Amino acid sequence: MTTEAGAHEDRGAAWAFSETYLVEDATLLRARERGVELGAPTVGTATGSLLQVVAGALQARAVVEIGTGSGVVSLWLLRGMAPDGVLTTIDPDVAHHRAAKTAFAEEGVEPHRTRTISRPATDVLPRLADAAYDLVVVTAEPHTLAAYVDAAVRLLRPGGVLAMVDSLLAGRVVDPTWRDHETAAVRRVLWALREDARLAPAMVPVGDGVLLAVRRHDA
Ligand SMILES: C[S@@+](CC[C@H](N)C(=O)[O-])C[C@H]1O[C@@H](n2cnc3c(N)ncnc32)[C@H](O)[C@@H]1O
Repeated sequence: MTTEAGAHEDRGAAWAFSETYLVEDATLLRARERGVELGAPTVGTATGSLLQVVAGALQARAVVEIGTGSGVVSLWLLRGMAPDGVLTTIDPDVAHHRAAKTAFAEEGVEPHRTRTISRPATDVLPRLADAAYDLVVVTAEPHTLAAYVDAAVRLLRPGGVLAMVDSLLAGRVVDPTWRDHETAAVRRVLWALREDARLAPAMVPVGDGVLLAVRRHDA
């Protein structure tokens, strides 16, 4: 697409720029390093800062995160949420929760603002209240997305937002030659979300793809 006389739009470079536009501070960097040591990959600043903006725009006070890891996404969410907001973050791996709690302490997050539940999300989500949450963020392994979407939509108040990171699998989803189980599973979720009358989705091409979907007021 030519935007000016002779100018040529390079979307790849724009995508790359979005990952360098913001630099992680020491707390985020240390949380990322712990995540690498634990084998819990995390998101870049483009995805993290987008989630912070969404949490801030919602003035989110009640947020659920599926897949705590070392707490990098948790930190971005807490920074965007209302000062008295509570993050409920779910991960069956207690070592990940130990690392995330270290990050929360370094950030100076007051203990009552985080609730870590060390169980599989499928055990926890049914126990959470309907329409009680402003934001549900899915960062667990992409092939498990389908298991969480219906539960996540039930948790959202009208106007609340579902956010799924890794929803383009770094481009695999849009490449038809990729037919593995995980890629096919993510594609199915994306198509289902697009047809879900309860949601108004948007695909944001930052990081490995972030799908945002707002819970409609009229459905
Ligand atoms: C990609 S990592 C999360 C990264 C983290 N949100 C971050 O960006 O800092 C995926 C996480 O999902 C967790 N996980 C795996 N199975 C899960 C399940 N059934 N319910 C919740 N979390 C799960 C893993 O233990 C891992 O910490």
